[in-house]
Amino acid sequence: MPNKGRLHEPSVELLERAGLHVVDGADRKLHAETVDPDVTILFARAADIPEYVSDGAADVGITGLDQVAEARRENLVELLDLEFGSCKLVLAAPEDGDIATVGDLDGGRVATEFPNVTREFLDEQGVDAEITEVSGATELTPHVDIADAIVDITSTGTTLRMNRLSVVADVLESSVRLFAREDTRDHEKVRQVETALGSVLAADGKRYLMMNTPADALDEVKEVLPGMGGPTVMDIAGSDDVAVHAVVDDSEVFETINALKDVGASDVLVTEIERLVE
Ligand SMILES: Nc1ncnc2c1ncn2[C@@H]1O[C@H](COP(=O)(O)OP(=O)(O)OP(=O)(O)O)[C@@H](O)[C@H]1O
Ligand SMILES: O=P(O)(O)OC[C@H]1O[C@H](OP(=O)(O)OP(=O)(O)O)[C@H](O)[C@@H]1O
Ligand SMILES: [Mg+2]
Repeated sequence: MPNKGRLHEPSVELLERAGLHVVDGADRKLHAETVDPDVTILFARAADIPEYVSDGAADVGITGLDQVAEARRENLVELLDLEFGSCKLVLAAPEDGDIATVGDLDGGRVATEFPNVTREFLDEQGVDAEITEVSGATELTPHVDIADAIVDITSTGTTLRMNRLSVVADVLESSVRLFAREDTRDHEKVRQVETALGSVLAADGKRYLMMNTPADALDEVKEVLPGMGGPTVMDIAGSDDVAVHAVVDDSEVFETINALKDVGASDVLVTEIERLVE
């Protein structure tokens, strides 16, 4: 997983939430054990991670799809979209310049940290342009006569705007992915890591509802509860009421509680769900 930069913290946090705790991690340590003796973490540059997995130095990897696409390793397979680090690779050019469409770049020069993705995009578009590889601050290059346009990452759009560049075309939508090699994707341990990380994603935006309800109102309560299979119903010792538990989308909690109260439910508790293993 990424050793620094914007992807490091959220990657570590996801692993922690998934219960795969790092046990001997420390700042600047590039190798760590986890609570599972069979799972060791290697911390590497986001751009190097696809190669580490492809070449067998690691069995699964966590990094941006943009990096996986740039690495062009055919033995890599995506297991999960981890839904953070969302950004876009775009072709951008000076706001007040001559390049308004991809075709306008024919015969011109593009600077990028992503030469392979850029080459593939230009080929698909039937555009012949010279690609100059840079390793950062790409947004400067059209203003110092190194390039006519760039292919670079944007998320908020601030960097493009501050450097008077505007988007000419979208090249690739990216977010962080969990990926493996063709020959490791079915290993039991890889599956377990996939299940653990997937369970955190599955719980995102879900709430656990617990309530009491008179037994004769149970059918109406069940009708009100949306989503995921039937609710769990339990007897309450010494009472005619039953306890009902259900998983509900966060966006539906407000309406659902109002409807539950209307049909006779009481003592409704709403809690967060840490993980949901389906
Ligand atoms: N502005 C952004 N918004 C969202 N995701 C981004 C952004 N910039 C980069 N990313 C994602 O993070 C990945 C890593 O970016 P990068 O390698 O530039 O690391 P960094 O966070 O800039 O740290 P450093 O370059 O210092 O290692 C990119 O490949 C991309 O997937
Ligand atoms: O659309 P925005 O929100 O402005 O983000 C886009 C910027 O973010 C990244 O740079 P980063 O901050 O990672 O710096 P770097 O060049 O050192 O990698 C990317 O290379 C863009 O320059
Ligand atoms: Mg960066």
